[in-house]
Amino acid sequence: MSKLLRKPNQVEVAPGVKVIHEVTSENSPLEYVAMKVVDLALGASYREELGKVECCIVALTGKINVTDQQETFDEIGTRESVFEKKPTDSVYVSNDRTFAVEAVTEARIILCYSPSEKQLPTRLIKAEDNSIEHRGKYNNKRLVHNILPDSDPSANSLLVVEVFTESGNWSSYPPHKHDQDNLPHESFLEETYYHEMNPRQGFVFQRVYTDDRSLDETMAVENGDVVLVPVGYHPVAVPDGYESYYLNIMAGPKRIWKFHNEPAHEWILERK
Ligand SMILES: O=C(O)C[C@@H](O)[C@H](O)C(=O)CO
Repeated sequence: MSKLLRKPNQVEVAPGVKVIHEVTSENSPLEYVAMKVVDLALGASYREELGKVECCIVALTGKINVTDQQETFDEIGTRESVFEKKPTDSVYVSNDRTFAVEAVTEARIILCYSPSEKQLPTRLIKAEDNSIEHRGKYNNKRLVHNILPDSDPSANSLLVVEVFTESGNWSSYPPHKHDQDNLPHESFLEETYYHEMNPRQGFVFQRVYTDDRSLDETMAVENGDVVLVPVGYHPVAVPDGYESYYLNIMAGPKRIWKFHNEPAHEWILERK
């Protein structure tokens, strides 16, 4: 199996708390992005002291209470399935704080991390704060919920976005990359993809590759898998009959999403 593809686990770390994914700088090639996917049974709680990382807590499904021990946000989260295709609530918590999440219903949360030194205010990012975009045409159509885009100064490094790709369509396409710290042309951002499919037995293909093909991995990705994108282009292809959802976490030395399309395929964007 590719080193860039992670399958879900079920590691019970406390009663009713299961860690499904844990990507860290120790167990992955990533330095700027880390993440956890955590399942909480009704009434279960998860607590974490952050240290020198900032965290965006995404209420992926279910309802949760979140506190940073100063502010508390009750009953956040808007959906039972991501395929309701409505935005959800998230909470940004800065480095050197402690947060706790309590499940009001059974819930799945995604914890998005990046190294951070400068404290910023804790912030509830409400579902209605997400900007919504419909991108692409022909077989390149996708719906985007921007949770933490680079236009929102709430975080030091983190960028978080949700993308829905229709059946038989492609996204992160034409292939683009952001692996050179060469602004204004391109920014360096690592990225993770947390994938779900509807119906859940579906799969998608994701290719991660560089110009010189020293990295060139094409993965069959299933429901609940995570794909790591340390560098390179990273298009996603969705088979007929299945819808795709993914949550992207990006971070790098500068908090700007400036991507570079692979020139050979840029004509895709120019079609009338
Ligand atoms: O518009 C899309 O197809 C989504 C991608 O831009 C995705 O968020 C990504 O690749 C970010 O670099």
